[in-house]
Amino acid sequence: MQYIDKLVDEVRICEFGALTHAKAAVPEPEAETAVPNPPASIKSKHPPAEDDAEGENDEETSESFKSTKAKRSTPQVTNQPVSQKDDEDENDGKTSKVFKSKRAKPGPKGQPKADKCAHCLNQEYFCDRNLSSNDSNVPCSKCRRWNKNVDKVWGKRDSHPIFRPCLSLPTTNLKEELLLTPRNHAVAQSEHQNQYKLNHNSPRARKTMRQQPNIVITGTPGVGKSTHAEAVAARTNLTHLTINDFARERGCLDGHDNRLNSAIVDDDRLLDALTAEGVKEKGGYIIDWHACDLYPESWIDLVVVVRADVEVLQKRLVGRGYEGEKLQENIDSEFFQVLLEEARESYEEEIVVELKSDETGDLDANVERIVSWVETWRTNRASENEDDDIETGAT
Ligand SMILES: Nc1ncnc2c1ncn2[C@@H]1O[C@H](COP(=O)(O)OP(=O)(O)OP(=O)(O)O)[C@@H](O)[C@H]1O
Repeated sequence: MQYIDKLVDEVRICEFGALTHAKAAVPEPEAETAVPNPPASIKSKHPPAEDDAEGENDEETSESFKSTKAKRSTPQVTNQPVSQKDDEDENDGKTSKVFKSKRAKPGPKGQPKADKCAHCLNQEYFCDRNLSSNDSNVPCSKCRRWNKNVDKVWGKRDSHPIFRPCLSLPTTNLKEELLLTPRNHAVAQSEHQNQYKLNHNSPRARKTMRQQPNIVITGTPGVGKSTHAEAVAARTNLTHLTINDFARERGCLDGHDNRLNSAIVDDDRLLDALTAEGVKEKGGYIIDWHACDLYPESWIDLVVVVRADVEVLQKRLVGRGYEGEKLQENIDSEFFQVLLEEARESYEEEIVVELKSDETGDLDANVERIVSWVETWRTNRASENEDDDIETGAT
C-alpha cells in the first residue's frame, strides 16, 4: 500500500531488479473491438510487402532496432529521433550507435528543470518533480501517461480520486479511495482480449528463417517471468534465456548502480552476444528479462507481458527483501504499466499479449496458452516448409 504514498514520484529504472524509465510517449489504447484473424499457416499470412521488408532477402537491413531508451536508470528519458534510429539500423543488424549508450547510465546533467509541468500545476497530487524538459509547457511524462491511462484503468476520469482534487480538495482519505476503487476493471477487460488473442490468433504472420519461435517474457520484477519461462521451456523444449545470467556470463555488464544495487547491462554487448548465440536465425528461445524494447522486431515472434496486482507484487518483492526506493519504483512501474506500454510501443500489437499472474491458477492457464501457441507456430512452420519444398521441387 505504500506505493500510493509516492505515486507522485518519477518512475525511474532499476536494472536487474527494478524497473525502468518513464516513457515519453504512450500508445493509444488497444482497439477494444479488434478481432484476430483465424488461424492460418505462416505463409498464408505473409503479405508480400512485409516479406520483402522483413524476410530473409534483406536480412538485417530492415530490422528495427528499438533500443532507443537506453538510459534505463535515469529519471530523464532521451528519445532517439526516428530518422537517426533508421539510419543506424541499416548497419546490418550489428549493434547500431543507438546501442552505444548503456542502460542505467546517468543522464544529462546540468540542465535546469522546471519544477512542475503546465499540467502538474493543477495536479498537485501527482506532479512530476523530475521533468525531462526544462519547458514547463511540455507535460511531463507522468502526466502524459496518466492522461492516457486514467480513463482506461479507472473507467472514468471524473471517478479517479487523484483527478478529483483538481475540482475540489478530497474530503476522504486519498489512500483509502485508491485502494477501494476497482482499478482493475478495465485491465480485466483487456486481459480477456489478450487471452483470446493468444488462443485464437495465428502465430506470427511473418516469414522467417527460424524453425523455432522466439518468445519474450517481460514484466516488472517479481510478476513471475521466470516462473512462466521455466514452465513453458519444460513443456516445449525451448531454451529459457535469463538475460540477467546471460549478460553476466557473456561479459555484457557495465558497472553497478549503487543506488539500486543492480548491475548495469550494456545493450550493445548484449545484442552482440545474442546475435553470436544465433537467437535470430536459430530461434527457440524464451527471453526472460524486464526490458523488452531492445530486440529487433524480426527476432521476436511473441511478447508476453506478465502482470500482477500491485498488492500481490508488493508482497512478493518484500518477501525477496526489496525495500525503499527499489521497492517503490517497481511497484510504481507495475501500477503505471510501464512494461506493457513499452512492449506495445516496440512490437506489432498482434504479437503482444498481457497475462495476469496473481495466483497459481493464473500461472497454469497462462502456461497452457503459451504452450498451445508454440505448438501452433510449429505446425504452421512445418506447413510452410512443405509448401516451400513443393515450390522448389524438392522431394
Ligand atoms: N501466478 C503466480 N502465483 C503465485 N506465485 C507466483 C506466480 N507467479 C510467480 N509467483 C511467485 O512470485 C515470485 C517471483 O516470481 P519470478 O521469480 O518468476 O518473477 P520474475 O518476474 O522472474 O522476477 P525477476 O524479474 O526479478 O527475475 C516467485 O516466488 C514465484 O513463485
